Formats: sequence, structure tokens, C-alpha cells
Amino acid sequence: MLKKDLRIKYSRLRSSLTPTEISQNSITIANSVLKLPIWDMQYFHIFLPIAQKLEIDTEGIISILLGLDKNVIVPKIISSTELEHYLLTDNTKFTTNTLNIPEPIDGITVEPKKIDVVFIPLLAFDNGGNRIGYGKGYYDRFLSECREDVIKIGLSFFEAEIEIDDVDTTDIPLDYCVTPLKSYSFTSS
Ligand SMILES: Nc1nc2c(c(=O)[nH]1)N(C=O)[C@@H](CNc1ccc(C(=O)N[C@@H](CCC(=O)O)C(=O)O)cc1)CN2
Ligand SMILES: Nc1ncnc2c1ncn2[C@@H]1O[C@H](COP(=O)(O)OP(=O)(O)OP(=O)(O)O)[C@@H](O)[C@H]1O
Repeated sequence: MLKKDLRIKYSRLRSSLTPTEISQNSITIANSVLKLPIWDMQYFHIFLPIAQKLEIDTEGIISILLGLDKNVIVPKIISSTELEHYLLTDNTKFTTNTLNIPEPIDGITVEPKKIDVVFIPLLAFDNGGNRIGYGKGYYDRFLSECREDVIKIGLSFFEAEIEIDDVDTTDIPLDYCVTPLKSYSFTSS
């Protein structure tokens, strides 16, 4: 299917989820994340959910990361194309931006090259590990600034599509995708 049709299909599917399904599925996803081979890593980048868009609640994963004394980094939109990345600390204060995304007001910024693992929000993904978001390209640009060996993990309430037909050369595929039913691995190593 084409990206534009997948965006419509998965926005609709998501809007049919109940608050109970969202919280239960988010907990199931957090528990599955515990089984991925990522726990020797130190710098974990994770998004804070847009509640109005019924995104995955990442609170459980963040609690696990902080409990394991990992460095947790969250994005902040600084322009129509660019993100900045902040270390989460006990003092981090948040505000909600115009897209309803909770973001740190200020703090310690972290360079993309330092990041070991990125948890990625998505609308849909396919059996090849290709993903689509809301179509602004923020994550594709961010991932292109990360190290080649950064581990890219999609989080999704829904299973893989067979194929996204219009994948671009700038689209960076996932290494893993975790859903409430299973974890997909797209890595060859
Ligand atoms: N939680 C979360 N944080 C994230 C992302 C995300 O997908 N989820 N992003 C991932 O890239 C970036 C933000 N990208 C976004 C792009 C569009 C919209 C959005 O609401 N788009 C509306 C159109 C609104 C408009 O154009 O003004 C829409 O799709 O209906 C939200 C976030 C960075 N932070
Ligand atoms: N590395 C990059 N440099 C410059 N532009 C890019 C880059 N990656 C993607 N883009 C541009 O961003 C736009 C949106 O890309 P795409 O449709 O893949 O978004 P998406 O993956 O759904 O969004 P997101 O990454 O925000 O979740 C495209 O016009 C694409 O050309």
C-alpha cells in the first residue's frame, strides 16, 4: 500500500482503541521491550506520547530505563524540520507544544552520535522494517544524524503490513518493532 493510504488506515484503526486497550497494550509492549538484546546499552532515546492521537504510552518503558540507571533522552521540536534532544533528569520540566507533544522546557542537550537506542513512534510498518510516521520526516532526519550502529526500535499497536510501496531512499528501516502480539526482528546480525 501507499504511505498516504496507510496513514489514513492506521489513523482510523488507532482512533478505535479504548483507553483500557491503550494502557494494557502499552504495558504489554513495555514487557516485551525487556526481552530485546539492548540492555548493555546506556543512552536510550524515547518519545513522550501525544495523548490526543492515542499513541503508545511510553511511561512503563521510561520507568524501566530509569530503574536500570540508563540515560533517557527525549526530543523537542525546534523548527519545522529539526529536533533537539534533552537528557531526562529529576529537574526536567515539561510543557505541551502546539502539536500536543509534551516536551522539556530546557536542560542538557545530547548529540545524536551519543545515542545507542531509539524508540520510534509510527503509524504503520511493513515486513521489511520500513516505517511511516505523520509525514514530516523528523525521525528520518534525526536517524540520519545518529551513528550507523544505532538500534532503531518501532513501537506499534498493530501488526506489520506486507509492504509499503513508496519507500524513499531517505527512509531508514527499523531493527526491531514491538507490538502487543510479538517482536519483529529486521536485523541480519
Ligand atoms: N510523541 C511523538 N513525538 C514526536 C513525534 C511523534 O510522532 N510522536 N514525531 C515524529 O515525527 C515528531 C513530531 N512530528 C509530528 C508531526 C505531525 C504531527 C501532527 O499532529 N500532524 C497533524 C497535522 C497538524 C499540522 O500539520 O499542523 C496530523 O497528522 O493530523 C504531530 C507530530 C517529534 N516528536
Ligand atoms: N534525511 C533527510 N533529509 C532531508 N529530508 C528528509 C530526510 N528524510 C526524510 N526527508 C523528507 O521528509 C519528508 C517526509 O518523509 P516521510 O514521508 O518518510 O515521513 P515519515 O517517516 O512519515 O515522518 P517521520 O519521520 O516524521 O515519522 C519527505 O519529503 C522526505 O523527503
